[in-house]
Amino acid sequence: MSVPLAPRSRTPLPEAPAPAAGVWPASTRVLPGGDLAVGGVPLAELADRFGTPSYVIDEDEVRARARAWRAALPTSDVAYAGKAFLSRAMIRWIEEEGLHLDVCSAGELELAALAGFPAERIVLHGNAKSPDDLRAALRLGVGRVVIDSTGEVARLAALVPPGARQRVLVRVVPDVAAGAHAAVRTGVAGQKFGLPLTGGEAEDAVARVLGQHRLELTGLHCHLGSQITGLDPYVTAVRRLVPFLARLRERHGVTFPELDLGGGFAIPYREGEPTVDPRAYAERVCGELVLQCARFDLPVPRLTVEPGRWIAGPAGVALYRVLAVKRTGERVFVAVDGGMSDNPRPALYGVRYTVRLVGRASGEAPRAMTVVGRHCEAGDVLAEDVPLPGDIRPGDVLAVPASGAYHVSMASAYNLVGRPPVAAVSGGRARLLIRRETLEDLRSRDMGD
Ligand SMILES: Cc1ncc(COP(=O)(O)O)c(C=O)c1O
Ligand SMILES: N[C@@H](CCCC[NH3+])C(=O)O
Repeated sequence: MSVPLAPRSRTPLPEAPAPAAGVWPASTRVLPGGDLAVGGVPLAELADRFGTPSYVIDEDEVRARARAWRAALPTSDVAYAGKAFLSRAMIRWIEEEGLHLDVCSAGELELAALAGFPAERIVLHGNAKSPDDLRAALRLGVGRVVIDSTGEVARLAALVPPGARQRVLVRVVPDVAAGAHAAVRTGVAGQKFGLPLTGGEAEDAVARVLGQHRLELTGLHCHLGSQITGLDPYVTAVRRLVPFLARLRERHGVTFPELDLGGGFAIPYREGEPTVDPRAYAERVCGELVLQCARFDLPVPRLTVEPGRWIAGPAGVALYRVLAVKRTGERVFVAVDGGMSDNPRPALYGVRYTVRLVGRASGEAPRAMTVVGRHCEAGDVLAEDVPLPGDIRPGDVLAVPASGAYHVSMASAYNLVGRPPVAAVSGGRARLLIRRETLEDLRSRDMGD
């Protein structure tokens, strides 16, 4: 059942609330008439031009966020985790801002090569790298391959051409539980990534790498998890990793020039939610690293961090058009033209988002509504109990901020809806980075027999 249109309000419209800082790109402005502009471009105009659902990414926000990490850690390497969002333009921005790049497949790696990203600044991850992944890494000359299992050591070494040496890190598990959801906690035992510090697996892998003359071990890697809201887990990891480095020196006579502590830095999806400040990270985590190295009389390794979400997330806004409004009992469902195919995160991790009507002002008081997608699952919910104006109606455009990470990169073709386009905005102009996946794209994969 559709909700009848609300009568037009005759009283002056109340001023639209300011978009919450940190949740929306810093360039976001409220326009007269109720729309929002991001990067100087009205969102409703973008919805008309590129269609819906679509994703908007603020180039200047991405660049500013990349610079924030670089400025906080001037003597470290900052590797953007491409799994959060990757396109050739994004790779170029990251390259121009002086970052490194973390990839986890031949696909991500080939895109980076196509965009001209220097291979030396690339680190390849993966708990199950295919022969194609490893061959692509060696062919393109990636800077580091992160060993994730003991068996991988000989497998990689066997592919390195005679006379060459591949630099590698060994991924270890410091047994630190951190991250917003069990599915993204990778710093603990009992999950698939890395090699536990306790129990001998990590040391065994280190010994195997040291025994391979075609591999050069430059250090350790660990990644605790994702959407980590505080710094304590990183400090604890350092307190466990440095004694392990001291043990490796004692038993194998080696010290390493590098240490990669991964990413995982939280962003706010709703007003008031916590984030991680790169300067605070530099002070506390780098401070702890210096302290622990001094304690064990070890040289301080060059640090790498791998922020993904923190750089891309707050730069992105998803745009949807309302297709139907339905009241059932006490609940109002607002159904839009996207859903779990472009944003599986609420279904996977129970994430709660901010939603805002754009393109027009409304004088109606807000009420709690549930924004749902168009897919064939009752769990296809984008945002539960979000305040939206009572006169919300089909044709309205809804904007969802903090959508720049792990939406487009995790999008699927469920129900053959087609993945949405991505447009970049900057300085009042918009351009298409990734076009919409068309029905023809989808149909052409079906061989017909
Ligand atoms: C090895 C590695 N590094 C970096 C990241 C980036 O994480 P985030 O986007 O939470 O910063 C991930 C994903 O969690 C990862 O697996
Ligand atoms: N995909 C997750 C994060 C996992 C990070 C990848 N290692 C998310 O959307 O929050």
